[in-house]
Amino acid sequence: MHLIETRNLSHVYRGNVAALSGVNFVAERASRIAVIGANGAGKSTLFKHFNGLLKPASGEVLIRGEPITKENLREIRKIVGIVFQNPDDQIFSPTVEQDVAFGPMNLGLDDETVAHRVDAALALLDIEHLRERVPHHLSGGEKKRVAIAGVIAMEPQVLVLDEPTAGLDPQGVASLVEFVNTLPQKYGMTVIFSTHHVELVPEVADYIYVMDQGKIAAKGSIDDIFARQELLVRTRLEVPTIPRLIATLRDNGIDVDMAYTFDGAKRSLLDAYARRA
Ligand SMILES: Nc1ncnc2c1ncn2[C@@H]1O[C@H](COP(=O)(O)OP(=O)(O)OP(=O)(O)O)[C@@H](O)[C@H]1O
Repeated sequence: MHLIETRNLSHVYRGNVAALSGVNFVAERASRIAVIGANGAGKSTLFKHFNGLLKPASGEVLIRGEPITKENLREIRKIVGIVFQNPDDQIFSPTVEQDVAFGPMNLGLDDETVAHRVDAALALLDIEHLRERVPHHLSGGEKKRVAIAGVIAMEPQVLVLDEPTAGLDPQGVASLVEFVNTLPQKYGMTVIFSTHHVELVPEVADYIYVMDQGKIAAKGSIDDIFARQELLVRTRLEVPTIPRLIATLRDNGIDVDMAYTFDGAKRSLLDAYARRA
């Protein structure tokens, strides 16, 4: 049984906009999944099906093997937490602390548990210093952290992040990467995220879905996807610098192992150099 599964999922918006067609997607426990695709490829639409915000035109969405129904919707939303692209859509309380408490309070938890969850979420996102601030006066990156903390405080099994790196400064991106990487190991959480920062994907994902015009154009490991540079170009995505550079070196007859991350490339280049010596 998969944690999340979509079977032949299609979605049509009003005005006959076919946003998803025949999407088969699977997420397992404690995995890190990147969904990449150009603007309008259908990433946000897919995510909104994971907790019943949208209803399929056809096909099914199963959470832990169960189809989403009116009756289990509340339970599903405890399992799958989504952070949307625009944090303003998700932040509405007078203080950060109250905002982060909103979700767990709605789950009907007692005050002590809520306070404990809020403290833990603020610490995890490193925003304890913002506790008393007015959310609407925060910077874009700070708001994003507050929105993520609000969802984390509900302790979902799956954290879905739509474009979490958009608008973050380099330090913000680095700490988000570190944060996402702790969730599966430390809490057994599954993280599913979309991004246009294709460079980042090898640092944060074990598995990739490439979407194009409402369909899954490809899926596979980092090696499977980034070895297919023509696929990335065809789906209007960027080919990350590291594999592009290494592919060029190999095309020029240099015996260097393929790599996708900074550390991987460093190892490959040092090994290649040592072999020459
Ligand atoms: N509420 C809506 N009504 C009608 N069409 C919509 C609506 N929301 C999205 N669409 C359309 O559905 C398609 C998929 O949009 P979606 O937002 O899922 O793409 P995306 O991959 O998340 O894009 P981006 O990278 O720009 O965020 C697009 O053609 C979009 O115009």
